[in-house]
Parts: sequence; structure tokens; C-alpha cells
Amino acid sequence: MPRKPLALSQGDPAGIGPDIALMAWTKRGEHGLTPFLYLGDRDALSARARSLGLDIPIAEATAETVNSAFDAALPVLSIPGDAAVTPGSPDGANAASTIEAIRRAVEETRAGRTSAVVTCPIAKSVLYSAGFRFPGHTEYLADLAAEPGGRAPRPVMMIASPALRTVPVTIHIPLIKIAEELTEDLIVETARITARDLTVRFGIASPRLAVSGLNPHAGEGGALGREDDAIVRPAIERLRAEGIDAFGPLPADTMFHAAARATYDVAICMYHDQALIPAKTLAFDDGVNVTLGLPFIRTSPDHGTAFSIAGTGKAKPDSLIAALKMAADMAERAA
Ligand SMILES: NC(=O)c1ccc[n+]([C@@H]2O[C@H](COP(=O)([O-])OP(=O)(O)OC[C@H]3O[C@@H](n4cnc5c(N)ncnc54)[C@H](O)[C@@H]3O)[C@@H](O)[C@H]2O)c1
Ligand SMILES: N[C@H](C(=O)O)[C@H](O)COP(=O)(O)O
Repeated sequence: MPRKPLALSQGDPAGIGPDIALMAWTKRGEHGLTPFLYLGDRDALSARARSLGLDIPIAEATAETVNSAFDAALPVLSIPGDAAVTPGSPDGANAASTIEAIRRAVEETRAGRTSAVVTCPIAKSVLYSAGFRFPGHTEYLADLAAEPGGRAPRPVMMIASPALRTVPVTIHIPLIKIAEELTEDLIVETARITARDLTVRFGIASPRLAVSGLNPHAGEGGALGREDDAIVRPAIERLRAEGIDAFGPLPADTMFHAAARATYDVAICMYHDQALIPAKTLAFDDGVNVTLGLPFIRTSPDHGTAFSIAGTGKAKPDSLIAALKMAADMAERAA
């Protein structure tokens, strides 16, 4: 039975999404990539191939025709933008098509025509200026996952690589709001979803969750902040009472060295940079952004639109290739 194709959304067409999608396609044999359907502006993709000096056939396709087309051409379900695309110069006029590509990738996947959603990077600020009301893909995908009249599932962001997996409990909020938004329930719910999906999506029978403290030295017994003892520790106690192997709160500055990393399967961190700095420092090229808690599989490269190098040939497709491979592996496990 041939594998179902992946749905790859273009991201911001002025970013490196088109670059890395083209480069990944040229490496499809080397990496044994599962065929993907690129959802985005076909003309912009063709123009990017020309500017990169890549002679890549591009074929209009649907989920049903991707597998037969993929060896000879890059299959595209065309979603034209409303403005010409200049690499490195994002245009809010293309926000609607950028968002539509994500929506359609989810639609194809939820309909069972594709096996997973892989998203090329969007520029949040560009979408915000066009009225996009979600912090990023993560929250938008959860909204798309909601059943009619139902609540959106809680999405969980995980950055995963062979070196480390990390999850930020709070995500795209200003630092000044973290202590205000960090609650025992949020930590418990995030950890529960992470533990479940590490088992279901990654086959880890008994995942070990290292939970970081919020404050320096995990609060130093209360001398450097009350949150660790008043919020994080009770959350860990609740998780352990449910049979989840969670431990901490750990001082964040000593939980990411090699020996410490060998003691756990994922680090549950209190905020974005506490989770993403170690993850991207250790594995920028093969790190993958995975959204847990959704009823479908979604991965993304661990980087952004890199506008300054779009169209220059300097972008590396490694993280996108890792995201495509991880999505295919997760889909195979789910089949
Ligand atoms: N998955 C996503 O959609 C995603 C992830 C992160 C950031 N973003 C968005 O991207 C925009 C730019 O974010 P940023 O500047 O903080 O981070 P960035 O990842 O776009 O760039 C950071 C640095 O890394 C380099 N870089 C990034 N990807 C690279 C690649 N594949 N090959 C070679 N070099 C690469 C860039 O040139 C830049 O110097 C922001 O709007 C942000 O919100 C989106
Ligand atoms: N913080 C994420 C990262 O650096 O990979 C990035 O903003 C992506 O978020 P979304 O997947 O929600 O767009």
C-alpha cells in the first residue's frame, strides 16, 4: 500500500519556504522522502526555482496524483497570492493565500487524502498586520481542529531532535506576562498531552518528563520566587499521582547538559526561550517543531522565514527535511 502523501504549506512566499521546498524535492531520493503536495503559489515557486538556478519541473497536482508525479516533478496544488512575490520583501496582500494554504493542508489531511500537515514558516507580524488573530500556526491549527460548535483542543508546541525534546508551557507571550499566565492546571494539562503523545505518536512507553523551575535555581527554596514551590511543584505532584513520570522543579541552567539529558525524554519548560534556546542551540539544523494535542499530525522546520536569505541559495533545507521525515514516521505509526 503506497504511503499517503504529506501536505506541505508554502508559508510566507517571500520567505525561504519556497527555497527549502525546492531543495528538499531535489534531495527526495537521498533522503527517501515521502511524496509531498506543495500548497502555495505555483508561479512564485517557479520564479524561485529560476532565481536559484534550479531546473525543477513543477506540476499541478491533487492529493490523488502526487505519488505518481513526485519522481518527475514537484507537485503543486496552486493557491495564487494577490500580490507579486519579491524574495525577502513580505507583502500583507499575500496573507490570505498564506493562511488558505494552511487551512487547505489541514482540510486535505482531515479528509484522509494526505497523511500529515507540514508547514513552511510564516512571518507572524505580516499575518498580524493583515488581521490574523492567532499567535501562530500552533493556535490556528487548534482552531481548525475544533469540531463544529466544539472547543478547540489545547495544542502543545514541542521542539524535537535526536539530541533533545523540549516543550514550552507558555508560548508566544511577553516575558512580563509569564508569571501571571503560568498556572498549576496549565502545567498539568501540557504535561499530560505531552506524555500521551510521546507514547502514541513516538512510541515511548513510559515517557520521563523533566520539569524546569521558573526562577533561577528553581526559586532557591523560595528566596528567588514563589512560583516553583507554589505552582510547579504541586503540578508535578499531581502528575506523579496520575502515574506520569514527572520530576522537578529543576534549575533550568543545569538540566540540559549531556548527562542530564540522558535522564529524561522531554523537558517541560515554563516559557518559550527556556525551551527553544537549548533545543535550537543543540540542533538547529535537524530540530523539528511538532504540534501535539491535535487530531492530526503537524510538523514544521524549527526556524522562521529568514527573509534576508530568501532567494539567495543560502537557506539550508535540513530542518524541513527532518520535519517531512518525522511527519511521515508519525503517520506510519498512526496507520
Ligand atoms: N515555524 C514557523 O512558522 C516560524 C518559526 C520561527 C520563526 N518564525 C517567524 O519567522 C520570522 C523571522 O523569525 P526570526 O528572524 O526570529 O528567525 P529565523 O529562523 O527566520 O532566522 C534566524 C536566523 O537563522 C537563519 N536561518 C533561519 N533558517 C535558516 C535556514 N533554513 N538556513 C540557513 N539559515 C537559516 C536566518 O538567516 C537568521 O539569521 C518571524 O516573523 C517569526 O515569527 C516562524
Ligand atoms: N516558536 C516557534 C519556533 O521558533 O519554531 C515558532 O514561532 C513557530 O510557531 P508556530 O508553529 O505556532 O507558527
